[in-house]
Amino acid sequence: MSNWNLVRYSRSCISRFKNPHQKNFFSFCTSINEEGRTAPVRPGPPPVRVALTESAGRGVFATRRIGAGELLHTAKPLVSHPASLSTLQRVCCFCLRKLGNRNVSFCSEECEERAKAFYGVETKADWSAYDDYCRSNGLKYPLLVKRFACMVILGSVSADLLDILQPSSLSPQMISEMEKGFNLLKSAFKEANVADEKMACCFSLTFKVLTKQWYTGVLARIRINAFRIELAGEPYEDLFLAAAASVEAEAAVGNAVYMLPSFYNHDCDPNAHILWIENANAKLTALCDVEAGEELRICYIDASMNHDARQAFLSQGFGFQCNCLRKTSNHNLDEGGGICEEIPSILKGIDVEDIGFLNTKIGARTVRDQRLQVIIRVGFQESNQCKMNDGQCTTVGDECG
Ligand SMILES: C[S@@+](CC[C@H](N)C(=O)[O-])C[C@H]1O[C@@H](n2cnc3c(N)ncnc32)[C@H](O)[C@@H]1O
Repeated sequence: MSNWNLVRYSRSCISRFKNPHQKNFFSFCTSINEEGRTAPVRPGPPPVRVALTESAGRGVFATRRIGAGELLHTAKPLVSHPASLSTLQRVCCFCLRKLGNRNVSFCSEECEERAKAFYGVETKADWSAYDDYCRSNGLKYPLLVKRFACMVILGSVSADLLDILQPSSLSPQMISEMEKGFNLLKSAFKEANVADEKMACCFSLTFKVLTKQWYTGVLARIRINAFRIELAGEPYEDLFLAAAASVEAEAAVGNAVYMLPSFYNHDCDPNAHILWIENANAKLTALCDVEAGEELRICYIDASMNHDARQAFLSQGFGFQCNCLRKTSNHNLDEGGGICEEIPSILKGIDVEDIGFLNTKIGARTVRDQRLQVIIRVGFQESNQCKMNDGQCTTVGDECG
């Protein structure tokens, strides 16, 4: 496929995504016009394009010189979901903004309105068996599929919306596990259908589209392309607390899949990163100066791990061996912080699904923040997942390895 085809391909996918609830793929900003009114302004196109790389499929390339720290583009989720069923009460059901102690489902009327893309069906069905299945197996991606299916049923998105994204390869065992989830999803919809006659025509159409093959295909894409979202909106002084919380695992507000961000390839020494300030709307920024034509890559994994651990994560979670230039643990990112050579041991207790969690959670932030990196190392050590300096590395700032 030529680069030209790919550019057209991604455009056609953007137009396919148009739906009443999420009007624009790239976000709009506003400005004050001469009469003093707020007017929507469409920013110029983002300085990136999707094209074929030599060895990593499609990738995102700079179309002009980009300065360090520059915003590349923003991205709204195609589908998002609170991190877990317990998080549901703590974050906005639509945008994942933290709700504080308010006993509400949405942070604003706008989110409530936008949630109509799925909410009517999501709240109608009895999800107890499906949710139990997710909880007991520690799965979060089926929650994204559930929401996506509700959007399809309501006609908010097309069932093939995610087809353009790269799927992970699935073993027969993984497929049969997923089939359990599919059957539970289907029976939840079937019961809701029986209970609500008004929904009957939507459901009967949907059952033809939402097949077992559809379910596994969507999950296969979500596995590779979903981001775990942690908000970076906390004030800097809270960073230590935030890092400690992230080691304890409940720091994420949710998971989401985006279109353009899904085309960013991985590099252990990335030149771009993705972050979330206050809700699930993502910002992609350049970490350093990037020349026109250069590929922009983000880090999928915890950048502070050593070479072998990085390779293990990438191979297990994403199915590739990284051939980036950062071969050893002592290159670049490791300056001053030291890298724990035993981190591979943490792989033992980690579900493959959690790999996405480690990448976005720690990856981008460790690269930029040495203090955070140190805390995360201490966190690993405290949870007995990693023995740094033979278990002596207990204070922040200790060198390791
Ligand atoms: C989120 S997708 C990135 C976009 C993808 N290249 C595509 O064509 O849609 C992740 C997949 O891209 C490929 N990939 C990403 N980074 C890579 C790298 N550094 N080396 C080789 N393959 C990579 C792997 O197949 C990985 O599973």
